[in-house]
Amino acid sequence: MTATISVTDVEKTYRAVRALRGVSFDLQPGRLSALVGHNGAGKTTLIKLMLGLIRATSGAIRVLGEDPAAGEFAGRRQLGYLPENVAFNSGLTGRETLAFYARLKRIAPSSAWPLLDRVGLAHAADRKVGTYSKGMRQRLGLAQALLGRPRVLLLDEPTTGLDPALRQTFYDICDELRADGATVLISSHALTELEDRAEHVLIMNRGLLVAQGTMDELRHISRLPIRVTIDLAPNTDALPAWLGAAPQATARGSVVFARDDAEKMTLLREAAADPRVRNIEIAAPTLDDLYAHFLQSQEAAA
Ligand SMILES: Nc1ncnc2c1ncn2[C@@H]1O[C@H](COP(=O)(O)OP(=O)(O)OP(=O)(O)O)[C@@H](O)[C@H]1O
Repeated sequence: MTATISVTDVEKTYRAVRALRGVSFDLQPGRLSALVGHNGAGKTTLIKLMLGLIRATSGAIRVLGEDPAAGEFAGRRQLGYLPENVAFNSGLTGRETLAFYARLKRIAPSSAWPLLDRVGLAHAADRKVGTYSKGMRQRLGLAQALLGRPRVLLLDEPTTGLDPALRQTFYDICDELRADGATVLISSHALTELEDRAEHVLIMNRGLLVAQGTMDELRHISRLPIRVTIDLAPNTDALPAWLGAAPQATARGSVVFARDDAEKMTLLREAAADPRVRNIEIAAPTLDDLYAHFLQSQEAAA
């Protein structure tokens, strides 16, 4: 598969601040990637570089086969971008705002009207944006980013300020675009929300890309254990031998840690065959766990 976005050994320095240090990765079409990292990790800087809004100090960036900072970047019209803080002219209506952005992208404004419906703004389309709530402005921002069926969608903190219903709509839209072969990159602090949705995760810390891969790959690299909680019948006197030497006792049962899937499956077979077992719960490392792990490892190595 050819990468839609290719970042190679990129450095970005703002005077004394090294915002990005030797960052390299590829983003593939039809995939949703999550860009996560603490405040100041370099996420917005990366997105601005991909948009061609700023230039890298060194290294190379290709978006849809071109350098986005080049004057004649033809791919620009195929990019959708939702900034962290959407700012619109409060004197224009939602419809006029979309029409304005549609003209910038050289597409017919009328093709934007279905988007107003898609983001749940059809009822307020002819009201001034100044009267919109924060969530409504965010919806308009999303509609603006979706103009012209983008091949690459860069979303900076897109679900901040969205109510749960629109959050769901937002991810449904991302799924449609992805199924249509678009490359979607979401920069976010909402790790729990992204963990089942992102096919690819990029973890940044202080300008470095400290880890990247699918959730399974990150779990494998981290070697964080899988937590298995075994709930035994109340009248069980001694702990079953297959639980190992010292299971951790919690209110929910005995917790044991499996180092990998093979060890987990051995435990599950033992547990399933033991009539004293009332319940089994399995918790693989979450994105929160992995994020904390990779950040700590990098800080320790620094
Ligand atoms: N225009 C600028 N001038 C000077 N320093 C900057 C500029 N833009 C960003 N920085 C610095 O570069 C670093 C990375 O900033 P960036 O905005 O990319 O982080 P971020 O990961 O998007 O953070 P957040 O999660 O808070 O949005 C920070 O130390 C920031 O202060």
